[in-house]
Amino acid sequence: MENSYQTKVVLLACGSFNPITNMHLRMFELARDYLEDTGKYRVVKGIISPVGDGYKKKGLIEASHRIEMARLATESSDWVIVDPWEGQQAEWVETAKVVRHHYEELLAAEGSNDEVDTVKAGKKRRHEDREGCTHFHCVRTAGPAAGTGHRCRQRGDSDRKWRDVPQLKFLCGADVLESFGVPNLWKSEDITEIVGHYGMVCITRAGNDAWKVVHQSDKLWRHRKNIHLVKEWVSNDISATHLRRALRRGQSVRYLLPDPVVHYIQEHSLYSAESEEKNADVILAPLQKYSKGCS
Ligand SMILES: Nc1ncnc2c1ncn2[C@@H]1O[C@H](COP(=O)(O)OP(=O)(O)OP(=O)(O)O)[C@@H](O)[C@H]1O
Ligand SMILES: NC(=O)c1ccc[n+]([C@@H]2O[C@H](COP(=O)(O)O)[C@@H](O)[C@H]2O)c1
Ligand SMILES: [Zn+2]
Repeated sequence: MENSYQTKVVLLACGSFNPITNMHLRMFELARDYLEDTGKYRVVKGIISPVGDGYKKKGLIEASHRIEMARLATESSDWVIVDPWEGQQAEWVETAKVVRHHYEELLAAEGSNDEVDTVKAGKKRRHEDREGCTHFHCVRTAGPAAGTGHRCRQRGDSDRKWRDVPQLKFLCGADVLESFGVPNLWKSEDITEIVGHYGMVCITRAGNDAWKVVHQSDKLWRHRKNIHLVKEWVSNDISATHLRRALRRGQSVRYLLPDPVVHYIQEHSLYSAESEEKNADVILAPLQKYSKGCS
């Protein structure tokens, strides 16, 4: 039931989706149920953003295939879409930048009309007439919007003009939360921006103790009110790694991912011993970038 005090939320999941699995889709359903059960939120859209080829993860097949599989997988959903923007970039894009990009899209949609409330809006993306927003500066100590007067829905600004812009929250599994602590993988200010400014919804995953991760990190603990930890009671450890292994061995992967995706994989003969060797001797883009000390 709609309630004017509820905050609209858009969920954004970034990852390899190599290939997309049923668990990736379940993450969205679990997160929506959790947020809506609080009575405070109404989840209006979910966005899947497959990472670009520049990420250089071992076994990562071409973004065009991963995007298409995600598109096929979301065809049956009336609220989750796939957005190809990140996957189409020539270079790897830091996740904080991807989140910013999508928030700007929400603001642009709000600037033109309120179509953001529908999945159609995501499919019919706007690239013109952007209403510039420097909201991400407000997590920094200096910058044009650091002072007062900057209006930003993410900060809960109740101004009428901003009331209808949904909040954007980063959706991930507990392994991604845990990866925040891996040296040279994430920039500290990016974590602050994602968690402190936007907020995240994190789904538990076998082998990862999300509560412990938050407890043991001073930064995450400080932002704990912005981190929604969702317990998956029917634990389901489907992983894309497991699927790729089964596919290499000619085993069935049916019912672990949507049928149209299974057909697409067969049709294009994706995932072989050879594809698993892609990027085998290349360093993951963020590690390459941050261990050089450049950011
Ligand atoms: N079984 C799962 N439970 C909870 N979260 C999951 C699960 N599988 C994937 N995720 C989450 O989905 C997002 C995208 O994950 P990713 O594409 O890396 O899938 P993956 O199954 O972990 O793949 P890989 O095995 O190649 O690492 C991440 O936030 C990840 O934590
Ligand atoms: N510093 C960063 O912004 C950073 C570091 C590592 C992974 N990531 C993102 O997290 C996701 C992780 O995906 P995988 O679990 O498939 O490796 C990807 O979308 C990747 O771009 C971001
Ligand atoms: Zn993963």
